[in-house]
Amino acid sequence: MARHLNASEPGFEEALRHFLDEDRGQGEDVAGIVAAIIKDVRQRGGAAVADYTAKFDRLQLDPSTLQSDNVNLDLIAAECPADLREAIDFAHDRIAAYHTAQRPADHRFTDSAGVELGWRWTALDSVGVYVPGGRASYPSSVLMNIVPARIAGVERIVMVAPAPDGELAPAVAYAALKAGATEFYPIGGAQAVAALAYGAGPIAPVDKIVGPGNAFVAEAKRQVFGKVGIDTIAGPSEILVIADATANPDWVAADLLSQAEHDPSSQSILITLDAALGAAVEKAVDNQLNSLPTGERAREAWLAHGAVITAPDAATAAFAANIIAAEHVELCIEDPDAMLPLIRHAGAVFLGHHTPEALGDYVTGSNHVLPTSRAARFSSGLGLYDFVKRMSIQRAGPQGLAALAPAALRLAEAERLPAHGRSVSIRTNQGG
Ligand SMILES: NC(=O)c1ccc[n+]([C@@H]2O[C@H](COP(=O)([O-])OP(=O)(O)OC[C@H]3O[C@@H](n4cnc5c(N)ncnc54)[C@H](O)[C@@H]3O)[C@@H](O)[C@H]2O)c1
Ligand SMILES: N[C@H](CO)Cc1c[nH]c[nH+]1
Ligand SMILES: [Zn+2]
Repeated sequence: MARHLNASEPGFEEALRHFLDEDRGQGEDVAGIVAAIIKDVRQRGGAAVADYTAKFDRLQLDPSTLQSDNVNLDLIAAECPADLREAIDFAHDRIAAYHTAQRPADHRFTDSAGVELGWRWTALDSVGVYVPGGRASYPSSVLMNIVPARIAGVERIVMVAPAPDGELAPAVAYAALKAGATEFYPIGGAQAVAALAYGAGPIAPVDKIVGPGNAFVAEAKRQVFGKVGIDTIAGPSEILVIADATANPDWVAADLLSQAEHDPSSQSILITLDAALGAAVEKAVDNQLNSLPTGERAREAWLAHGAVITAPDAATAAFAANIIAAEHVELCIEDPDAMLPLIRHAGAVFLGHHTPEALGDYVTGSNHVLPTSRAARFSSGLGLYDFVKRMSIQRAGPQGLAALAPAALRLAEAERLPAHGRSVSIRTNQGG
């Protein structure tokens, strides 16, 4: 049975934090395993990546090319059925439109001291995009990763995706070509992240690694951060549904299971404003699990990391939601717009009864690569912003230099950095 918590009871916040802190790594020393893989890839390069790919994905690769004759993107893409291509094209165009709207503008202005100021956005040179592929295949994640990178103007887009047993889904191959990957390697897990960060075999290191993955991938990105940039910790999927008596229990149950089916480590939480609804949703979850082809891992996730929280009112529900800081938050309530301002920490919010989270996974156009494990407290989902960075710009001119010099000289003196002061005074003859 999923965990039960009551927000009206004393000790609720502590119990909730305790639940959220529980290990979702299924008893493995994920950090230790990942550290060993990264170390080995740094030492042995392509040979180590090929060895781990043989071990975890049962695919033999040539260590010097990290390719296999059996995984040819063009040939595999040709097998993608026409109706699926159409769906991918549809999603591609909506994702492109959403992310084009995110393009930030350069800005220049002159302040009252006569100093010209501003900033300019420039694209990253190279990115590695991780497309998960262990338990399911994710053509949608190909689009979510690559489309914003391409729109931002990134020239080198290196896609990695595991191909277990040499199987790569035709839709993944088609989406990679459609979106514009410039390199592709059929590798996954921590070894792929290490190869992107440090280089291995034919792969030259990239500047930033983005994309979702399981606990090993998320931990590997965390460990290589600093050598390269990363987007966020986008690990096993999560959903939080806040529902009131106007919600349909079958719909809510379906939404909870839509994320539980990703991974036994996934997290599904219901905050209900109506106790009867909570009971009905739990019953519906049990019924739906019996007929779900992915029911085994969804059940494992629901039993280990599922919770039903009863809350007395919207403010208390929002208080709990902001502690949970879930990847996805659905507001299945009568007036979601009234509650939206109270939700401060979430990767993505879905408003009303007719916006199942799965629409955002595929086709609303917003990005589905989103922070998990409470990272929504301090980071956002993937966007065009991840593929650009901001440079500040300033020009003083004689008038601006004269206006700023006295304070700059005084600060240089206080910091005991006389060369700093001289670089100013040499232009103004103001001493220092
Ligand atoms: N947060 C997001 O934005 C988002 C989006 C899409 C998917 N996801 C998540 O992505 C994940 C996909 O997971 P997946 O497993 O299907 O594919 P994956 O590609 O993330 O992981 C597969 C790889 O994991 C590695 N691995 C598996 N078991 C291992 C072990 N015991 N030791 C070392 N390495 C091991 C292997 O190298 C394998 O290639 C799911 O958790 C899903 O919820 C998250
Ligand atoms: N829900 C996932 C993000 O947690 C994204 C996804 C892709 N395909 C289906 N779902
Ligand atoms: Zn999903």
